[in-house]
Amino acid sequence: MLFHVHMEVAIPHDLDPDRRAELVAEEKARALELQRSGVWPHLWRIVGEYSNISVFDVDSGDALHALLSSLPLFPYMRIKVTPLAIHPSDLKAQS
Ligand SMILES: O=C(O)C[C@H]1C=CC(=O)O1
Repeated sequence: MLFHVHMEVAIPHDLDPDRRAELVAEEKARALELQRSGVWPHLWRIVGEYSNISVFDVDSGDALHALLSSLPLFPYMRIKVTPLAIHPSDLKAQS
């Protein structure tokens, strides 16, 4: 199943800078790992924002929730998930 996910990051300004750098590095490592595994096929920065638009390819909403809540920056994210279905006019859906 494909899910469109909007993640907005809001790390508190008073978080220790070393802890912040550690979390961001851990988040990057996890994001790269998940992209390489194929479950995170799209990751785009939204211009001018500390947020991203992503597409995840996972088995279920439960699997997506487990994955998202495992992200190191999860406690500092506002996340909006939209499940995707095949559009009948999508060229790829034509036979
Ligand atoms: O920077 C972000 O958008 C948040 C998060 C998503 C991937 C990553 O490396 O960090």
